[in-house]
Amino acid sequence: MAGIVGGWERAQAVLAGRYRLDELIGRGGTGEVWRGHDLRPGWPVAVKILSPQVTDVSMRERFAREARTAARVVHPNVVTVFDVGEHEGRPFLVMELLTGRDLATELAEDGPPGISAMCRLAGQAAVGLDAAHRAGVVHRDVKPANLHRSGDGALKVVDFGTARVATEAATRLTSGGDVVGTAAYLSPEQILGEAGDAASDLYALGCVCYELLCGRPPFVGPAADLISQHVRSLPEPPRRHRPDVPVELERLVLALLEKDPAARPPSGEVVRRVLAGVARQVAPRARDGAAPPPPEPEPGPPARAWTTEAPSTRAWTTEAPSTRAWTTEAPSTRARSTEAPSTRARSTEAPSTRARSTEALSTEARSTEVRSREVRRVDARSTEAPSTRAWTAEARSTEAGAARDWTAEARSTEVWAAEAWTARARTGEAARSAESVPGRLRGWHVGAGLGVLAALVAGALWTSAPPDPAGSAAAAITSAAPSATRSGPSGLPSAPPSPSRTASQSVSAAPSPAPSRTAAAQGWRARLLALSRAVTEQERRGGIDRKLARKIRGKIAKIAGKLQEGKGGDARDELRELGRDLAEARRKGRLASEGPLLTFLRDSGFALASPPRGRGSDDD
Ligand SMILES: Nc1ncnc2c1ncn2[C@@H]1O[C@H](COP(=O)(O)OP(=O)(O)OP(=O)(O)O)[C@@H](O)[C@H]1O
Repeated sequence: MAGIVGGWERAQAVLAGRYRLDELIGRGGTGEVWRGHDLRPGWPVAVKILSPQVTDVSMRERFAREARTAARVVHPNVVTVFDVGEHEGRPFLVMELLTGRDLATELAEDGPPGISAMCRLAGQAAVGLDAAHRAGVVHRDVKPANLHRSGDGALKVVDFGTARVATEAATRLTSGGDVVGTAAYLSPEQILGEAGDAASDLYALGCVCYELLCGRPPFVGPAADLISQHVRSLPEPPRRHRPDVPVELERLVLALLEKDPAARPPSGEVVRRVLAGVARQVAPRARDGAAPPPPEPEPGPPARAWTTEAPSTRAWTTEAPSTRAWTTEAPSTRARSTEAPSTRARSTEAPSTRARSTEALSTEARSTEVRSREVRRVDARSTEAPSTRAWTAEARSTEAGAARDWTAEARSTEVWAAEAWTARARTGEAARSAESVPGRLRGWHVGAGLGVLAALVAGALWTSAPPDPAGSAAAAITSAAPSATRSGPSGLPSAPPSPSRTASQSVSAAPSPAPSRTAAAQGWRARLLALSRAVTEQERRGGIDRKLARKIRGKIAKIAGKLQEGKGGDARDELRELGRDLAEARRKGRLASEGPLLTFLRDSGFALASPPRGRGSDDD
């Protein structure tokens, strides 16, 4: 077509006789985004077109998939795709033009927003993601750069280039071997090789929330460190970086950052509602273009509907082990949030809540003209964004209205939770049946992904494994699978441990049949993850020393890291050590003799044995 020369560098090109390319906005991994003009209705659009340099067929497919995937989600907080097409062999997609900044730019230029604005932004991202999840789409690359403001300030989720549709997982997860995502926002389960589901997006959202509050993501450092931290380290509570973060908000963020996907909030909609609840308590800061804030509400237990009235939500808040973990580690927080009876009374009993609401309302009534302008601005935005409108209405609601909302919320939370669980179960199924993980790892370049390396390493281990001690330990883990992922007919590869085994074999298992490399890759990922989940479950129920749980997670991360680096020998050593640690812990009573972890180990073929005399652990 005339006007399009060489590398699409020349402006004023027209695609499909309709879309004029006016100005290059930016370049991504596969495409260029242009500010353009749809000549037919005569309005501005954004056009994303495959870069001319990209000739790789899989990249072309990925590009086309982005268009299809994004088009499935229609929501005010998700960028709208208008059209897709192909021009001179290059696929393109036409979408709404977002003239605001993305959150990465906003953070870099303005620093962290006020609490109220943060809740508003994160709430919009949450509800946009929720819409995607309901449409069966998992974004898998949620980060500030992919949360973009439109001209009227509404936040939109963009860039579905690495998204996947849950029902397509089984057929699509066969081509690559890399981990998808950006290292600073990658969920532990993705790092351990799962394809990622709605809960993984919520983890990434938690990282974004943290960054919006603290000016930095929960974990920082080189990519390899980040990976390890996501799997094994607890994030520092945001209030340590920023004391004005309300306790409820901190709880939410830490719940989103739970290592165990099941312990995270059940859906983006639940997240939005909690954020709305927090925002109701916090008047917008002067920086947000509003009146100065009223006194910060005293820290207390989470809002009533979130904890007391919504059983399914309560499950991931009050019972989430790692949230409890750091609460225990921060005595001042604990004292104020869970132990102070007056605080508890204040937030669970109607009169004090009423008092606080009245205070908030009268503060609102006293607010300046600036505040009114802000409200009008929000109103204007909300015309186009029903969810924002709902949020704004909620923020203005009276006490009676709020109570009604809470009740409705409690009811619907259960429904959402159930849906989320069903969806998760479905996508988990798909992920399990997949052979490897597709895509690429941005910001963390590895030659081959976890799947490929794990397959090679596991393959090597199996061929050179038992009866050598290291091989036994490796076999122990590789044969260790939860019932859901077992592939054998009985699902129980266990056999009694050989009495002649040595100290390094304190955890032992029957030799596994030699599986294919693909099965091996699946086995490693699934089993490490399953082990990690069993530890979490054990922690939740008690019966495991917290330090030990952390140590096991650290080992799992190390093993995953070694596999990632292709260091099979080191991975075996780590496995052997892990076996010793578990046996020692059992002997010393740091691990209960009954419970999910022991059951998992037993069911999957582990047999714990005491180390022989004269050989102790580091702890002795
Ligand atoms: N609808 C849109 N309106 C305005 N700008 C957009 C729109 N979509 C994307 N952009 C901007 O265009 C640039 C390139 O976006 P793109 O999504 O291709 O890149 P990326 O996220 O950096 O890379 P990748 O495609 O590898 O994920 C970014 O600066 C992005 O903010």
